[in-house]
Amino acid sequence: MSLLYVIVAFVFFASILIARKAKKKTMNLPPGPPKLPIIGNLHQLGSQPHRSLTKLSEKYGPLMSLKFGKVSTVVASTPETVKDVLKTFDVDCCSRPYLTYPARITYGLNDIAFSPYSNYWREVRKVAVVELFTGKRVQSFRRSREEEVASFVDFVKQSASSENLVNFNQKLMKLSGSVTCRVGFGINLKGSKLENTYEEVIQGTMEVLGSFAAADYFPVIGQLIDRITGLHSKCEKVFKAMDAFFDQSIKYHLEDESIKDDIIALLLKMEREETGHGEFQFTRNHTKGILLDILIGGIDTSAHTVTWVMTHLIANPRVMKKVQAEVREVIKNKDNIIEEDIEQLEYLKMVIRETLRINLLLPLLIPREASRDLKIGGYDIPKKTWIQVNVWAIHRNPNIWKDPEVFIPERFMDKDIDYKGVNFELLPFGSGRRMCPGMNLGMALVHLTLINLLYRFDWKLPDGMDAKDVDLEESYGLVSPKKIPLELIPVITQWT
Ligand code: HEM
Repeated sequence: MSLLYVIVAFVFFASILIARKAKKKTMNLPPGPPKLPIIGNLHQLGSQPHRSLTKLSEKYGPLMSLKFGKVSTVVASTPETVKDVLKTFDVDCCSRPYLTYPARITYGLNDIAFSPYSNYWREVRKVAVVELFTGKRVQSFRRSREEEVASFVDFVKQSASSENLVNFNQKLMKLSGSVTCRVGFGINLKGSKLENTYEEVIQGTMEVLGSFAAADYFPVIGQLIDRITGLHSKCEKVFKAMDAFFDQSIKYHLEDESIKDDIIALLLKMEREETGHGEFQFTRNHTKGILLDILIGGIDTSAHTVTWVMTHLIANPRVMKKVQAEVREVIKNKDNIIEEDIEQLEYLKMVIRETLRINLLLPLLIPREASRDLKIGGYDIPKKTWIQVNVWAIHRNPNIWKDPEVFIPERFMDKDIDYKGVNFELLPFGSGRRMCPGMNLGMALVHLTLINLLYRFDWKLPDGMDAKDVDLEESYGLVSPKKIPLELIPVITQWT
């Protein structure tokens, strides 16, 4: 009798497998490179996946099929295919795949960025957009930004007096970290217990989130590999440190109810159901998950954007001269610099757009997942396929951008193209339902910092270095910062 059960079970599972295989065979998947057993196309990713995928898409097409371990992936690489994913089929392509370590660090996907498309995500994203990232709130954080930028300017002045190098990667992370901690956590980093530890915690978190995680691609054995490489224990270590940081900040808020104007205060209100938004029961883990998004979304992105702008300017003396002349002309009779001055700085706006074109910080955005079987451009995209949007390929496509490797802000003079998610040729913040909700908050700091740096100081490369020696290589992780830190000497001017 038991043998009969075994035979019936065997026939049942075998027929499911055969039916699945037959279905796959009849599917019209997008073209892609041949796959190796077990690893699929993982060996073709290299250390800079956005560049490798761009090369492969030149051969296999704008919608390309690959397999990474067990994960079937489709890569979209032109404005047309990306528009299909982010606009036409946005609702079916806007989920996120389950990623092992982001899931752990976000308290079980209780955040916005890594959470799958679900009632929770819709609810929390709506609240974030109408409460956290509104123009009014961006304005309400203005004072924190102005004070922190002023203190950064003082530091640069001191460096200029002693002709010391300013390490942009490091110092700008400190600046955006201080602003984020004030607006998000109501904490003044300077002099606080966290001043010396937070950088390590943030950096560790970014490293874990940006690392290749075998667990995402190989069931069971992947977990083992991550334990051997140390990724698993590193994740646990940063999770504990981050959790302690959040607990400390929340405790400080609970003890002092007069703090009303920062993001934790708002999230605690949501826990107490005082915001009147939706029916979702918000818990402490949701609060912490969203705080994590604020930290990872707010610190690296703005800091690295400013670093990349300054890198391109120092490598292009003609552009530096022109943009400084504009900034000085517009600001010269004003009492103080404010972020809205950007509205009159047409050339600086072009410089920023050109920088975000050449060095966008998330070259592949954040991976998406198809939530049902789809047909895009005549090809089948089965449910659960990961979808990578290769914005980097679009930004470097010579059919869209003439001389795409060259830094030419003037190219935007006769192009009415902005980065706000409607032009599919320029998508540094993504587009559609998953588009970055923190764009205005991040760019307010980018604008204020740049105007100050360009108005008040001239900039020199270290002795022996020439503009043509400036290194433009990016590294790859969750974001793509400049690989070799930018170090410049500030020079005091009549405007300092
Ligand atoms: C210059 C600054 C910034 C850049 C370049 C940037 C870029 C991006 C990009 C490319 C995405 C992925 C979009 C996608 O997957 O389609 C994203 C998502 C996100 N960003 Fe930003 N970001 C910036 C600033 C910020 C700031 C300041 C915050 C918050 C304080 C923030 C919070 C988020 C969140 C929560 C998401 C996930 C959205 C979702 O999945 O629904 N970002 N950002």
